[in-house]
Amino acid sequence: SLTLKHGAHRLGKRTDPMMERWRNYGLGQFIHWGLYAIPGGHWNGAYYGGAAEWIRAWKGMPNEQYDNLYKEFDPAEFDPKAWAEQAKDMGAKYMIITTKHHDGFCLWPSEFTDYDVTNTPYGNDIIGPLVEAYDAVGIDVYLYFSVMDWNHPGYRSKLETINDKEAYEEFKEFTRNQLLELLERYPTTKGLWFDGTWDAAWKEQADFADNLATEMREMIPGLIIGSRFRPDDYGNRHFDSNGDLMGDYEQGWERKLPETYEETKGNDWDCVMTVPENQWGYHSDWRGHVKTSYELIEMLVKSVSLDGNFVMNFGPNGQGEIRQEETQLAKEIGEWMDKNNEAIYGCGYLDWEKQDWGYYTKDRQTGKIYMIVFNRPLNGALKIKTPDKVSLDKVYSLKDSSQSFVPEEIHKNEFFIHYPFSEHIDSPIVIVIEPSSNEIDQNNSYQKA
Ligand SMILES: Cc1ccc([C@@H]2N[C@@H](C)[C@@H](O)[C@H]2O)cc1
Repeated sequence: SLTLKHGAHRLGKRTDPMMERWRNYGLGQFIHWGLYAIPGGHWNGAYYGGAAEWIRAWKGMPNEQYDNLYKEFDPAEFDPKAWAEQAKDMGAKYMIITTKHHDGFCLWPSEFTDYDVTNTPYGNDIIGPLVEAYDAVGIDVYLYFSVMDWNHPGYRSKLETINDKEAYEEFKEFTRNQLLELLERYPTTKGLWFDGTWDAAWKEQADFADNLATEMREMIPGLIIGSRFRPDDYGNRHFDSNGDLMGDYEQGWERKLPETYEETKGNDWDCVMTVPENQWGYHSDWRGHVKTSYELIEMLVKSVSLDGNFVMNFGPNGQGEIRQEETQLAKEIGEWMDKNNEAIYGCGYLDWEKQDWGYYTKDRQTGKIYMIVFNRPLNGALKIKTPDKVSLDKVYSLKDSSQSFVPEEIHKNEFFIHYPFSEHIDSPIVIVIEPSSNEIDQNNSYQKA
């Protein structure tokens, strides 16, 4: 393997308490909010078909007009407590908020630029009240930060001339200043979610980024930073030139999910997911497929079943309101989570063979196994294949533990659980398999033998 100065600094998962807490979250909330919420995907009566937070890149909206939107930013309905309550009721355990998206507009009062909330009619810090409100309800806050910054004169996508290099040095200092400023202003931040780090210019900054990551972790010990922040000696991100994960978890799953455990390479990871096909910021006219709560719950369960977390995106509008569609989804997901979160929080991958009816999760603490059934078989027979020496003598319905099941053995290590799908059930059901004591003895005896 290559000797790298700025490759992965750790092999395997982080095992400290802050990372343990992270991997047990299950469900998170992404919030994309900024000036792009004001046009909301339209300008001069024209519809913008791209992602609403990228409207500045659209020729239908001149940059100068976009860059003056800050003069209209005055979200009278912004209510961080209401947002936090809603996220709590949905069952989110962490929240990721855009402090600065690609447009460079800062939702906090930054010492290092005038392009921030203090120079808008609204005038106040947005990030601080959000951090406070979410901390107050026990939801951990992570700060999204885009390195790419279309507003800063020193930003470059690539470094070709001496001028580029000089300008970029200023940009790097500005970036470092803003990141340290964020950690200083919001010390309860549990981690940073970086975006906009694909540029060639940034990929040359292995040394700078590595030192900056070290500096940020010195400011907040245990700070969680994903695989999208720094490039290695050869400009590779996510995985270094030896194929080892950089950062504390894999951040590649944006609007997509792994199909198998192998695809996760056994790393920690989270999936960040839009409700429409591809809208992060507020778009007033969602076209195409909008995911239902059933689909989002299945993505959540699938993520947890493969040792990941699932982060659902919200895009508040220009007035600071959470749109009705997202409110409805939060309510429906929350209703399912109220009854079933035992199969989500603190749960992860179980190495039993995946079955068509849905997903297994396993509680990392108790060893309890959950069968989360999305695709009920017409004959009601849920097939289970177990490893050797596993007994299924305590199987019951999560919603009513008095409803127990005696699996029918149809083969060695192969069973049917006959579930009475007679009553109309419109949401995924969860069956619990408790590890029996003799199983533990068996394991021990197995080891003794
Ligand atoms: C090609 C591309 C660039 C940036 C993105 C940003 N990452 C997401 C998390 C959003 O912030 C989106 O604007 C998406 C696609």
